[in-house]
Amino acid sequence: MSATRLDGKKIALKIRAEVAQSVQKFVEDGNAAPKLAAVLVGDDPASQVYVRNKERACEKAGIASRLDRMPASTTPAELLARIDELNSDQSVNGILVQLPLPQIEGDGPALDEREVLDAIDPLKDVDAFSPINVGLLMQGRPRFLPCTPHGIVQMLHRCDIETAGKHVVVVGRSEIVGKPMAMMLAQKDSTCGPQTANATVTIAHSRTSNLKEVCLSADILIAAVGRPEMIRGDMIRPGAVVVDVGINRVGDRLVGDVAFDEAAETASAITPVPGGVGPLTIAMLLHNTLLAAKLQSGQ
Ligand SMILES: Nc1nc(=O)c2c([nH]1)NC[C@@H]1CN(c3ccc(C(=O)N[C@@H](CCC(=O)O)C(=O)O)cc3)C=[N+]21
Repeated sequence: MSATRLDGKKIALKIRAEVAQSVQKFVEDGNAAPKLAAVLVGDDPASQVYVRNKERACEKAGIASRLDRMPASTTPAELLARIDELNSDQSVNGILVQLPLPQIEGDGPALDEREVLDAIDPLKDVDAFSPINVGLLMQGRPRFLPCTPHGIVQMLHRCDIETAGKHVVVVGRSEIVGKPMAMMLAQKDSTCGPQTANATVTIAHSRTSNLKEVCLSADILIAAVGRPEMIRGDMIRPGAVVVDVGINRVGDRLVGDVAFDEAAETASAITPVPGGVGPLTIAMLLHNTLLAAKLQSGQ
C-alpha cells in the first residue's frame, strides 16, 4: 500500500473537542446547553447503534440529548404529532429523525420519509434535509450543512487537500450525500467550508455507462453508492484521493464502497471504513446542534 490513510476518527475527535469548547463558551455566556432530540422509530439494530453513538458524542461535548423511541407500528399521524411537539419545545434545539424509517408490517399507512422530514422546523433541522436548507445550500448561502458532506469537506481541508480546479467525481446521487456533496464542492470560494470549493464536479451513478473511464479521470473520487467494494483498483487514477462514504455490512464485517487494498495501491490518499467518513458525520452533527442553539438564541 502506498496511499496515506486519512484518519477520520482522529480528525473527528479534534472537531468534537473544538465543538465542546464552543459549547462551553456558549454556556458560560449564559445560554442553556444545546439540546438534540433524536427520534428512533422501530428497532433496526444498526440504527440503535448509531443513535447510541450520537447520544454519547453529545454527552462528551456538553450537549444535552433526548431519545424518543417509537414502535415500528407508529402511524404517520403519531410521528408527525411527535415532531410538532419537538418543534414547539423551546428546550429542543435540534431534531433528528433516524433514517431509514421502518416499512410497515400489516396494513397500516406507510411512513413517508419525505413527509416526515418536511415537518421538521428548518431552524432545528440539524441534518439539513429540509427543502429550505437544501435550497439555501443550493443557492450558496447555507444555514446548516448536511453532516456527511460537511465532514468530508472538513477532512479535505484539514488534510491540506486542495479542491480548487480539481476534477471531483462523486459516485452516487442521494439526497443525503451525493447531491449536496457535488453542490458544495462546486460552490464559489468558501461558502460551504474553507478552501474546499471551486472544483469541477461530475456526478456519476448507476446509469453512467462509462463509469470506469469517468472514475479514472478523477483527481478526487468520492464513493457514495452503497454497494460493497464496487469501486475497484483499476478505476483509480494514480495519485488520486479516494473518499469512501460506504457503510456496508457484509457478514459481520463493515466494508466501504471501495475495494480498499486495491485502491490503496494506486491512490495517494484514501479513507478507511470504519474510521473514515462515519465519525466525521457525527462530529458535524454536534457542530450543527450548537449552530441551531445559536440561531435560536438570535446569534
Ligand atoms: N437522520 C439521519 N441522519 C444521519 O446522519 C444518518 C441517518 N439518519 N441514518 C443512518 C446514516 C448512517 N450514519 C452514520 C453515522 C456514523 C457512522 C459511524 O460513525 N461509523 C463508524 C463505525 C460504526 C460501526 O461500527 O457501525 C465508522 O465508520 O468508523 C456510520 C453511519 C448516519 N446516518
